[in-house]
Amino acid sequence: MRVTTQSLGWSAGRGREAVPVLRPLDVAVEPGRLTGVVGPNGSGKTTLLHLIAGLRRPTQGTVHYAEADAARLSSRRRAQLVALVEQHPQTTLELTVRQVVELGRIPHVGRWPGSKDGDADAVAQALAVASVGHLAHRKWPTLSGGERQRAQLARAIAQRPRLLLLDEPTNHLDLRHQIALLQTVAGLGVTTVAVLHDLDLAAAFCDDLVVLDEGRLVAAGPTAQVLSERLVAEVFSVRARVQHTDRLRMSWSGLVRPDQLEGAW
Ligand SMILES: Nc1ncnc2c1ncn2[C@@H]1O[C@H](COP(=O)(O)OP(=O)(O)OP(=O)(O)O)[C@@H](O)[C@H]1O
Repeated sequence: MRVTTQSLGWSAGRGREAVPVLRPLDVAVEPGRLTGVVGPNGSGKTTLLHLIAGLRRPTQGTVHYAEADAARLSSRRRAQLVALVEQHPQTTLELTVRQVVELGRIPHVGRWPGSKDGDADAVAQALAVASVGHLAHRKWPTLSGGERQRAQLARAIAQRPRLLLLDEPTNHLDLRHQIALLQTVAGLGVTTVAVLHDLDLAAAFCDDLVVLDEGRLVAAGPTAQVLSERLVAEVFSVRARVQHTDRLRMSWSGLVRPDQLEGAW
């Protein structure tokens, strides 16, 4: 599902007190591709993700899922189309992992007569794809941070969304699981937008990037075109090497002072 924003913006507070958090931006998320949203802390990444998810109402502009204005969809329809994995998934309930993953089927309950088998298949497949099948009977509070992260991804996969939104999905994960998770997500073929902090992982796995800085869109497009040494220096104040080898690689070597930016590229 293609997702577009038109002059989408959000400000905190109202009237004269309003503080712009996300300046109006137009982005297009292409169907079936993994789009990374990157930028320094506080640049507006989570705000953009929440606006796309419909969790936050834009103070200006619109979001379209394919041809449909997202603001006009019922919350049930939106839940059928969009799955969001939050940065700090919390639940105090004593649910098992399987029960958490089954929550992903709620938007579809009653859609098809006798859909129970389909639900069971979706849950089983999601547990396997997110590598949490062995944890299916474990109670949520007993899980580690990384196990919770993967279980939440399984819940989102079980939802069979047309748009998957992930806020720092590699948080808490060891390197093997970071790579495995992004490989899994990239292989789903579902339109996905993921907020990522690790530029090397973004370089390796994202088809496209959206780069934000201080609430502004700095660049958007195919990763190999967007991710340059100059961009990393200007947006992140980090000296980096970007290599186009078997895969796109980004490695950093130190910080860049503002006075070093001028004329460096
Ligand atoms: N409700 C709010 N009221 C005031 N300011 C807000 C509100 N929500 C977000 N902000 C501010 O907007 C900016 C962008 O926040 P956002 O969480 O979108 O950034 P981010 O890029 O996801 O940051 P991080 O990388 O630290 O997670 C931050 O400076 C934040 O403090």
